[in-house]
Amino acid sequence: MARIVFDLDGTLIDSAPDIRSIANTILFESGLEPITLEETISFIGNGASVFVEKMRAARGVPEDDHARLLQAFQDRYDSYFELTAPFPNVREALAHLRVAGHRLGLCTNKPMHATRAVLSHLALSDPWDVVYGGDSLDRRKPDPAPLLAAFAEMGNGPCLYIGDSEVDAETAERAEVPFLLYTEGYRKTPVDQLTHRAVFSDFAELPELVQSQLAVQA
Ligand SMILES: O=C(O)COP(=O)(O)O
Ligand SMILES: [Mg+2]
Repeated sequence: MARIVFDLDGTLIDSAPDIRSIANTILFESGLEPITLEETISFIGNGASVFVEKMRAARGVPEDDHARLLQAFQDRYDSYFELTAPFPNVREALAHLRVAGHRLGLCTNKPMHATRAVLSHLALSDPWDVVYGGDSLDRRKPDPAPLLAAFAEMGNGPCLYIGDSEVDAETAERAEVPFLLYTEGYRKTPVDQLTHRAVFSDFAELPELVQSQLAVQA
């Protein structure tokens, strides 16, 4: 049995439309132009504070306003889910891996309160042995600390990390664990420029891919 840890935004769930709504609500309140979905996606990956920093920079908001805007963002982060959904076949793949006896974990840069809220809203709270958010430790991805802590809590067995972004590829590399790259998320860099063990574009492929990876590692 393996320990399999997943990233959340852009990997298991397509949350960018709701994150964009939060951003645009805040920008509107400040009399500023909205951001596009493409901009939103390019700002996601390093947690809430970096998202707000990039959003500010895109609309010329001074640094002095950072704390206020971050607070406004955080205040809404656990109640905007209407546009968020799991990527196709995610539920089935998680259920399949669980039934096969693997232990499953989450390691996201999304703050814990927002992570718990969206998992609960999507009825995805159950499969996890362990959940690490962007504020669970004082370091977050691409620092390997939260990923390593998640694996450590999950006991023994081969490890796999599954994510969608540059941040995830770097985290896996620094943690020295095999990385499976989901290609339909929020990545900006071409696949061949990211360190990975394998790629997949549909969660329906994942259970078999996990089996073949574990056979290679055995
Ligand atoms: O909160 C973010 O910026 C990204 O979250 P993720 O680590 O689940 O992709
Ligand atoms: Mg991600």
